[in-house]
Order: sequence, then structure tokens, then C-alpha cells
Amino acid sequence: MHPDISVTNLYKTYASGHQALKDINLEIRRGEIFALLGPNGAGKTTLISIICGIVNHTSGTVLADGHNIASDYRAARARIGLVPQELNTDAFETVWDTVSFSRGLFGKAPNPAHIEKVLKSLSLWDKRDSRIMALSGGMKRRVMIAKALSHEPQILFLDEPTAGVDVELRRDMWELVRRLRESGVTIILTTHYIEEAEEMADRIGVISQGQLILVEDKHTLMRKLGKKELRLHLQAPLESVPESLSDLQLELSEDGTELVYTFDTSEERTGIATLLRRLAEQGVDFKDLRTRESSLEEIFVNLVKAKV
Ligand SMILES: Nc1ncnc2c1ncn2[C@@H]1O[C@H](COP(=O)(O)OP(=O)(O)OP(=O)(O)O)[C@@H](O)[C@H]1O
Repeated sequence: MHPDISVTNLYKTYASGHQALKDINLEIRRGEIFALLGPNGAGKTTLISIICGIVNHTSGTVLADGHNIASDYRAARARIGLVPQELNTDAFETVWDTVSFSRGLFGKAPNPAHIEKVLKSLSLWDKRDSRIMALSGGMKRRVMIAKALSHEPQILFLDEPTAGVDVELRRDMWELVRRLRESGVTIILTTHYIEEAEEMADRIGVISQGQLILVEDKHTLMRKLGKKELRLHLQAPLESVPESLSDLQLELSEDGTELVYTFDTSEERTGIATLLRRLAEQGVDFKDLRTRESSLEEIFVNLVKAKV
């Protein structure tokens, strides 16, 4: 089966001369949740907009479910639903009309049963006759998703789906996205919240300065790039790491009460046994110890920093 989205040697230079994307190659598999991460201005929205046919690319190929977004636009676009960053619905329309109208834009015959299903799945059924302007911010976001699903797309793009929403609504949105995936929809989301990617994504792509610097299964990424810390709470504070232990990956906390040992989770030997033996030899006693894994956030910050 071909991938749902296939991007090959994609470049984008805006009319201003700014090169926003450089040689992007990416495949999105059917039924996965793919999170695209990157700092402000990295090129996430540009990439999504090109795949969705809103922005023209300079060179390269984009296929949606096998259809070329440039030469076979209608077929490619019909496979895609896009939930943009900004809420752009007519405030005076009702929920039902807005969502039904969206379906018509894709040349699909009316299908009230489908619209009903979408509105019910998004807990919007009770609001179907309400005008958009009378809805809460969270409800408006749901309407945007309903619009994007109105023409039964196989692939759904969510650009910053939870920007500026409160924690509770964010959790609701995550739940919703998971349910959509369970129903067979492929999901690509951009986010600034690393926690969101950590929580939701099957795979993660990191884009920095227009280049896709990494695409990896989330768990593999966290295992490969993640570090673990062992923190030893000392019996007596130290002034500095003893000279005799300076060959180890040890740091002293600012107040001198904790020794922090960092090790690679992917390494076969962590060196912990050696560390503990040498501490005992040096008479460095500790009363407590704990380990901590780096979060995706720390991994991401290091990746993007390394690139700059
Ligand atoms: N229409 C345009 N003309 C010229 N430059 C543009 C245009 N749109 C975007 N850019 C530039 O292209 C780069 C990538 O922008 P893009 O919006 O894709 O980034 P992003 O990763 O989505 O950022 P954010 O996280 O802030 O939304 C930025 O430097 C931006 O200023």
C-alpha cells in the first residue's frame, strides 16, 4: 500500500527570496499520528500548506493517497482535511450550515447522515442550530474540525490544534484526535507543545530552518537521544567533585548536596556499578538516590540548539 502522503525533494522559496523549505523528504503512513515539531518560523505551516495545495511549491513532488497535488489537485485535495491555526468561519452561520457547506466545496453530494455523525462525534449535535458566534472558543475549534471532516477525508492536518486553549480542553482535543485515528483517519499535527507530541504521536518529525532534521518513531527517539540521570543525595555536602572521580560523568548540584551522573540509555553498560564502587572507595556516602529520564522537550531543545 502506498503511503498516505509522500513528499519528495520538496523546496519552497517565497517571492521575497526567503527559502522556507529545503529538500524535504517525508512519507506519512496510513493510520498514524505524525507530529511535526519545530521552532517559530521553521517551516511547519509552509509544509502543511503546500501538501494541502494552499501554497505552491518551488520544486519537488507531493502525493496525497497517490494523487499529485499539482497535476491532480482535486483528487489529492479531496483526500485531505485541514484544520488551520486560525478560526475562519462565518460567525452568523449555524453550525449545521457551516459544516454542510464545507462538504459542498469539495464537490461532494449532500450527506446529512455523515454530517450528523461528525457533529455527534464532536459533541456538537446539540449546537447544530446555534450560530458560530454564540459558541465558546473550544466549541468553535470543534466546528473547525467538523468542517475539515465534512467531506470524509482520509488524512487530517491539524495546525497547532491546542494553541491557546486551557489544559482541560487540550486533554479533550487529544482524546478526540485519538478517536479519529481509531476510526482510521491519518493525522498530521504541528505543535509547539512538546508534551502534546510526547502524549499523542506515533512518529515525530523535527523541522529546523526549513530542513527536516529528523523523522523517528517516538519511542525510538526517546530511547536513542534520551539520557538518564542518576541523582545521589549525599550524606554530607561537597565543595566540588573529588579530583579522583573527575574521569566520571559527574556534576555537583549548586548547593553541593547532590551528585548527578548522566548516562546514555542506549548504552549496554551504564557505568553505575563502577560509579557506586568508586564512591564507596572514596568514602562518599549518600542517603538516597533516584533516576530521571530526559523528556522529549529536553531532547528537542538539544536537537534544535545543535542545529543553530
Ligand atoms: N508568504 C510568505 N512570504 C515570505 N516569507 C514567508 C511567507 N510565509 C512564511 N514565510 C517565512 O517562511 C518561514 C517559515 O514560516 P512558517 O510559517 O512555515 O513557519 P512555522 O514553522 O509554521 O512557524 P510558526 O511556528 O511560527 O507557525 C518564516 O521565516 C516565515 O517568515
